[in-house]
Amino acid sequence: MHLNNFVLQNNIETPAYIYDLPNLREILIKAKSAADRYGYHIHYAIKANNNNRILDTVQSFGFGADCVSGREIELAISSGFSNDEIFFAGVGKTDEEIVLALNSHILAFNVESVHELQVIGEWAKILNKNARIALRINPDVDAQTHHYITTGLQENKFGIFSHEISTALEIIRTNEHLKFVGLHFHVGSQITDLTVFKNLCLKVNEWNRWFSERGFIPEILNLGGGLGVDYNQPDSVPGKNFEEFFGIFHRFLEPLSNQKIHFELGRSLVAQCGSLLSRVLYIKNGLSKNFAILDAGMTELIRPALYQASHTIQNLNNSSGETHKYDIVGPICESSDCFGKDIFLQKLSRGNIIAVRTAGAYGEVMSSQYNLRKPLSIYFIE
Ligand SMILES: Cc1ncc(COP(=O)(O)O)c(C=O)c1O
Ligand SMILES: N[C@@H](CCCC[NH3+])C(=O)O
Repeated sequence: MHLNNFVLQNNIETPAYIYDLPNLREILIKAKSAADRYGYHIHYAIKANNNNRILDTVQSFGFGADCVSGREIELAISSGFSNDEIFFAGVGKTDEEIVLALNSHILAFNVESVHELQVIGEWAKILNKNARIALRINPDVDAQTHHYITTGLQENKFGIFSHEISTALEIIRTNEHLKFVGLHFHVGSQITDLTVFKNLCLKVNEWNRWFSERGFIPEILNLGGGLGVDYNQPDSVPGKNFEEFFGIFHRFLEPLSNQKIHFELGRSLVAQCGSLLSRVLYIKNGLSKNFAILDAGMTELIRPALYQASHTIQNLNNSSGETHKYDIVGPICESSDCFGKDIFLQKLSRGNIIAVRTAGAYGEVMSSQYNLRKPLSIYFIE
């Protein structure tokens, strides 16, 4: 059922997130068939959206999981993701989380520093377990995205820097509980210039050879996520980018024989299926502009305030006739609480339902209680 029909036929409580599950399944089918063509493995980055129904749906496609906390590992396992298909990433894994991951027999730790490697090694020894290690390399590749979501440059906190890699290998050599299984890379999120992934491949090829020549054969190459979505085309054919994305890796990556290639996709799988729904509370006419004040704000969707992200905004009650220019703002006491400036929409009235589209990734999960906001309502189009 179309978003407009669903919203107009149901008594929606706002603010709310609505997830279009047929749209999600359509995207997952596209992603899976594009990855299957080359034998690539997709791990869903749970941080993008950990809603139960989303997890159930993604899991039913046989994807693995990419987790960044102990609680994400527990949630992944209880949602049916296989423990040996879980990557555990993050620069700040706590001791408790390391113990949980060791006891859960996950696919691999994506290790981000020499210090972290030492601590994982100590715990593996204490518990008499094998810790499967994928070293996350900071490849110094510019993702050409917002600087807050760039992760693969030397100035970023992520991954092991090249000058520390020999030390990491020495630690692995001298601790029999550390099993080197592969390499991990993730250079950033919302990447729309696909040549970034070609540049990544060239770096990965160098590192792949470098490790192999030293007797550390990576059985796993984990190339992270980062594939961007088009925030201006909420109704576009979903998932058309996957063919192109995986095609680039197929073209430029030079894997060794029997190497398994993994990806950690978040946004590209779930962004398009979600929308934030909100009601217009007030129209305020200023001297130079008109404000539409909504009952949802940065506490429900922080992306515009945090990254100056622009999402398509629609008036679901009135989609014909003359348009007017509005600044679409929320109720929070922050000037950055604005979904869009100078947005043209059909005349807005109190009570109109506004959809902020392509909000399925990093939307609900990043919502907060700031200003003691009431919990969000959640709806599903089945
Ligand atoms: C290590 C890692 N893997 C995967 C992802 C998922 O990225 P995206 O949602 O851009 O696909 C992220 C987030 O950027 C990440 O930090
Ligand atoms: N939360 C960010 C992306 C960061 C992804 C996590 N590494 C966004 O909304 O775009």
